[in-house]
Amino acid sequence: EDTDLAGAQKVKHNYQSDVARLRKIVIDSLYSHQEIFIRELISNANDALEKLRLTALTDKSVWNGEPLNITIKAVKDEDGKGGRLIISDTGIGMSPEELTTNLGTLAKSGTSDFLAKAEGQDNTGTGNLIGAFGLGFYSSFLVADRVYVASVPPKSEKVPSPVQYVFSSSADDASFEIFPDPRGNTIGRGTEITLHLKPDATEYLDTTKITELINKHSSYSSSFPIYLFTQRTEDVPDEDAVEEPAATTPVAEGEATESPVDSETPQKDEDEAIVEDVTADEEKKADEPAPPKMKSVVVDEWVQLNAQPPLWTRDPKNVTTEEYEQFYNAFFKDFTKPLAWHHFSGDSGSGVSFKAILYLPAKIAEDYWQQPLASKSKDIKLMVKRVFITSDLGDDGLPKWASWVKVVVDADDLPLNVSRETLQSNRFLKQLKGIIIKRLIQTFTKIAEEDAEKFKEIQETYGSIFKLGAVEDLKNRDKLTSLTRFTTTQRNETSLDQYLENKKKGQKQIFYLAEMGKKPEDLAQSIFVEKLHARGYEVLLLTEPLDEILVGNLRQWKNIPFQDVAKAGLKFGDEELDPEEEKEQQKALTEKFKPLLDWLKVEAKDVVRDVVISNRLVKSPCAIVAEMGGYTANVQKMMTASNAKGNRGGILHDFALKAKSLEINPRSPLIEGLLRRVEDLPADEDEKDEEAEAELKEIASILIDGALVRSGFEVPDSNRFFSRVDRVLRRSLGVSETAPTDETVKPAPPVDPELPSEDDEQPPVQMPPMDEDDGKAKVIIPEHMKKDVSIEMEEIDEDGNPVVQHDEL
Ligand SMILES: Nc1ncnc2c1ncn2[C@@H]1O[C@H](COP(=O)(O)OP(=O)(O)OP(=O)(O)O)[C@@H](O)[C@H]1O
Repeated sequence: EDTDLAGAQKVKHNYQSDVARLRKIVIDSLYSHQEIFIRELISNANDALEKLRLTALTDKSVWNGEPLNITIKAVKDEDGKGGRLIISDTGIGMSPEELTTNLGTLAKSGTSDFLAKAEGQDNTGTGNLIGAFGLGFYSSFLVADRVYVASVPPKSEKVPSPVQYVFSSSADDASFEIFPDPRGNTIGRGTEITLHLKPDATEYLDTTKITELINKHSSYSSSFPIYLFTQRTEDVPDEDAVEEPAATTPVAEGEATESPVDSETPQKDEDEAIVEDVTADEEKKADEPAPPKMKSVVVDEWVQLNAQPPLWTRDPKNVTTEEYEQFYNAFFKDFTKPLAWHHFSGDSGSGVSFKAILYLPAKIAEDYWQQPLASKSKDIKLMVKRVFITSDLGDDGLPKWASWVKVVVDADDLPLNVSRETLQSNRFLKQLKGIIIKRLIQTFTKIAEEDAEKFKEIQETYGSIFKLGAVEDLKNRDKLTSLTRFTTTQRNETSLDQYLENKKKGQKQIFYLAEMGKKPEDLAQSIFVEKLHARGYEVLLLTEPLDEILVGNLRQWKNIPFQDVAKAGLKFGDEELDPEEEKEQQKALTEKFKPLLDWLKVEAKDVVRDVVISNRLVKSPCAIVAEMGGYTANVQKMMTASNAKGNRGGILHDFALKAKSLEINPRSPLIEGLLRRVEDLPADEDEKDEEAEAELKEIASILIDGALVRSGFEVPDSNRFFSRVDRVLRRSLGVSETAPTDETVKPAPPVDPELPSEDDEQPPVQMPPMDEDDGKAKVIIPEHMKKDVSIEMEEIDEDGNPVVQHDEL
């Protein structure tokens, strides 16, 4: 072909730098995944066919109903060594400009970032790479030294006689060429990709191999028929041979001029019909007299590889798990295993019946969580009578929480020529959203009820989604809330219903403690839960960003309000069970501690509004509790973070900041001791013991600051806090509180601007000690880091290659 094309007017282009990088990554790192090229090319061909059909809805001139298909043909070189693989489609094709931009540049945003990441990963992330990023056309270079793409767009009113152009590039060129195809318009319409296979990729000339690959990766990639050119030898009686129309067709020269021939069953579906009259030559032969004996003939056949009806139209009983997974991979171009799926059919109520499969991907795309509220559903593939129509549901898209779901819906009773525009006003589309959401929630609920193991996996990926959904989707709030799970002081993965089943007699609140980003087990140590936990009450530990938002939105579950245990208003609920005794006790305590309470109110007036006897503490001496309208430590942290720049809030903010109380634990010896000391202070102004009072004030301020810290707040001035602690320590050690520390230091030597000269001897680099010298290099990891860090090393030879060979990935 090279020589054929030598005379053509070739225009040389450089690849956009991102393309060069992507090609390099593909070639370098996917070596052991060579075979994916076929899946990528078939997927592109399918897209091109879909585009043509969609264009034809508005511009009839581009297609008059002749067959739409994908064909694959392997052609061995005469020397039997190498060969070409030719993949063609009768789709939308490309103009020379499109060949240049589509194949020479990368349009995707974020590609550069992605490439940088992939390059940095040093080939280890390539499993990811395949899934996360359609490698598309460039995967051709995994198997081909040189690739030709001949393409011609459809005839249209605008371009009545389009010219067939060729894109040509070799695997290690930094450039590609574009030129008019010297063979003329051999394709008619569409694209023909010719791969000159590398010496190590000739296995792809084997039709059995290709069939196997298509079955594995691509049997669901295309709703259009995929035909493979095959030849088989058949022994036929010579007299029969004359009647056998498909037999003895010579292998045509110049594969580009061939059209696929359907020698098998005639197709019923006009879209899928492959027709070409092949009989002319054979019929002539049939007229020739033939000797009546057997002879071997080579039979050419175009065999359809994806003859199965589309998966969604089949009876779920007869579809295997593997088939569902393969379909998902091919159809949604996500090459990870889906977590679960639901195959259903139904009636929209507006007279449209449909079949659908809904899939839960194993992973939500990373960018979803960056801006969940800006996400749009893009994987609802709407088909009409098996023909892809759109995946853009416009304003009828799903709620944001569910925008990641992947669904194929095939409606039978919509007109095939519905355009996207008329669809927008179609009732079915409006109903579709509701149908999908309903089925989606059903799918989750069913798993929650029937498959605990699976639901654990679901929680990992979708736990936060349920919470987001319960906040966003009022209509489905209860169902989605039922799917949420929380860690509590007593167990993991607890639903709110399970929590309520475990509530104690009289308990009229759902207790929770929230601190974003903290580990549940650390949160469980909080002083706010100590008494609840000690008494056997369960407390939800909310550590995820969405938890507190959800609870704030729900306010109650099954008519039981949520109660932040770090806030005022906490009631165990059994107070009424022994009201008299409790009240008496509280009264007596308040009486007893009144001097301390009064004294502390003055001492703590800058931090809190009130000092009270606590009913929530067991071991700790005191705590800072937010009042109803006040900020908890968690909220205060978030406020501080978001207020860092502006100075919003004003009076309300100040109010909320100070809306706290200091609660003291009357059973703590420390508090008892403090009470005694306060009581001992001489009441009379004249007898005032300044020193004793100052000392007590200091203790009080340490206590208050300590309470702040224990309760998750920040200490206003940590320097002051620690110098107080210092003084108290000195006192307890019997050291003078006022004795100054010797602060004299040795001053630095005089200025010396001279730089060290090159031949100054450098101190030898200290090598870390080795346990036993086995001659091998080691990395010493400090003891305290060993649990966090592990390093594996591989031996390399002088050329830098690993001594022990392992898989590329
Ligand atoms: N067989 C084809 N017919 C028409 N256009 C094609 C064909 N193959 C590729 N193209 C065009 O070239 C572009 C680039 O193809 P490539 O496979 O690199 O990426 P993609 O298909 O857009 O993305 P991805 O493979 O990630 O889905 C396509 O978007 C399409 O416009």
